[in-house]
Amino acid sequence: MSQASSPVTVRRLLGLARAEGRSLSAGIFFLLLSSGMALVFPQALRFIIDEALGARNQAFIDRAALGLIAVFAVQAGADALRYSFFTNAGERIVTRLRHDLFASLVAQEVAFFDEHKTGELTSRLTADTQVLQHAVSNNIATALRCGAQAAGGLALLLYTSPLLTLLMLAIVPPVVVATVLFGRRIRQTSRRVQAALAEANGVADEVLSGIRTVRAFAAERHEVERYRHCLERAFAVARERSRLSTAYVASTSFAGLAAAAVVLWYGSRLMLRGELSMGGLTSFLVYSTLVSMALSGLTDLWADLMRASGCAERVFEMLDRQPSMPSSGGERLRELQGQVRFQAVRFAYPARPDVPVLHDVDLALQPGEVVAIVGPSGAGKSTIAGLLTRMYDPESGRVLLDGKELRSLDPEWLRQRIGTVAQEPLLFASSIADNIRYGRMDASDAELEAAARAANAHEFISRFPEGYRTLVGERGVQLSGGQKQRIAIARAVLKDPRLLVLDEATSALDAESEHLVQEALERLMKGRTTLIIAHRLSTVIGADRVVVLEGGRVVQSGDHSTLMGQEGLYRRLVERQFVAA
Ligand SMILES: Nc1ncnc2c1ncn2[C@@H]1O[C@H](COP(=O)(O)OP(=O)(O)OP(=O)(O)O)[C@@H](O)[C@H]1O
Repeated sequence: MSQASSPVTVRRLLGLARAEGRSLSAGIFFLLLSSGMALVFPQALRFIIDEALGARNQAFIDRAALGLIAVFAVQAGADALRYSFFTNAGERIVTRLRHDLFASLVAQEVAFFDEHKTGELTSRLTADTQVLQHAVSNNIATALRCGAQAAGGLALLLYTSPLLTLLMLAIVPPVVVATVLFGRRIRQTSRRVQAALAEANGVADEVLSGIRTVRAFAAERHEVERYRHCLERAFAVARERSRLSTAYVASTSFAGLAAAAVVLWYGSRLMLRGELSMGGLTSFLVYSTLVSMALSGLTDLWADLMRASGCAERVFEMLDRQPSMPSSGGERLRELQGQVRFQAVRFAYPARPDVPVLHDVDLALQPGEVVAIVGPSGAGKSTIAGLLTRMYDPESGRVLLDGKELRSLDPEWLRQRIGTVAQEPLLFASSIADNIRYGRMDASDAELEAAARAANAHEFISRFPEGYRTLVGERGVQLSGGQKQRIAIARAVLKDPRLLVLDEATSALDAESEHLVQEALERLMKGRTTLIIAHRLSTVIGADRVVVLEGGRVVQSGDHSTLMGQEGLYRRLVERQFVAA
């Protein structure tokens, strides 16, 4: 983090506030009003002491008291309105910020998510933006109020006694030095606190979403310990930050109070010499307390703003991050035949750039052809599927669709034309209907049902009392494996893609469910170019062609019977793996 980045961040923080200019201006108006009222009080005090008490005038006292009550009433009303305008603006700012940040997050390339834990990212959405909200709303309000009070107070002080005022202002230079010194360190520690909190959040998120595995391994205590460890680390840094803030605030507020003591001392001497009235000294003291309180409020805020600016750096970094793969833009083909070619494709995952996963892979799928990929675990089968759906781009070589390189096509258009059914399909925690509609958001109810029928899902869905409105639970936990697969197939049917990428489930379903899934898949594949990561003998036998992958290389290719006639990996795989299927 460079030192130079700090003013930019503060400016951007204020820039966020600018969007709520109207509310904030209204807030500022009421703020100035209430600050002005606060400055009236010492004048009233001076009046009561010097005029009313001096003249022993009861009516003066009554009038002064009534006037004060009126002033306080206006001040309280203005304060309430100020608070309401500023907090509303703050809420709106943070809402917009969260929205923009989320939009930026979901636009990032898939490789980005290989390297970031979701819990850490959600922590930026919630914890970091919360700190910012405070900074840009209430803090600005308080800063302005303190600033206005300090300025007004100073003007009145100067009017009452220029000499005393200069005496008081002697505290300013040391406070400025402390501000610069502490500010930078507070900002840096704040960034570390938020990072540590995000890490803790990452652990919590991982454990809660994987609670079944944790339970199965009776690892609750271990996980709680892991979380506690992260929290302890966050706490240690937070304590450091709080020590810094405390030292800063304590030293600056001491400076303010010491200045008031000096003013009292010198002012009393002036009064003894008859150069200042009793009321004058009293109001001067009240003003100087007001001013020093306002100044210490400002330093307090500076500490807060530095804290927020530490968070802001993290948020803005994310907000500004340009995905390495755009999510839209590019060519859209008028008509899609569905011919796929991989030409000398080499690939390594960005998270592990030194480990090549695919070496010079050549592969072709003719329109309507069903090609099965087989190979030992880790051979790179899913990686090929990932490249075809353009989750990643090849390091070298090309992936072509109807002769056009995938990179040149509009990713949004492309993904609308590719259907995928994953090994363990992920459903969202909403209704079955919503989950199927994920295939095509504008599908009618009739189309939805037709898709479910084609996927052999309609029957089990109808048996639920809530039918299509049945909620499936987080990630679809309330459905069986076979049911989830059929919902995923219905999604793909609804999408009606030219190209299909299927990852056959390895876990065995019972015979009936297996049959229903299989039948639905066959119906789905009809007339579409299909790449299928095969785990079943029936699939490879039914495929037009089988491609055998080993260590990221295509080692054999041909139909089942041809490959069975050859000495090679395929025959060994079939004998070893598919025999039981
Ligand atoms: N997101 C990722 N980041 C880094 N490396 C990865 C990632 N996904 C997979 N790999 C690595 O790439 C290699 C190929 O993985 P891939 O998932 O393509 O294999 P596969 O043939 O589909 O295996 P399986 O049959 O077990 O699913 C493996 O060595 C794996 O460790």
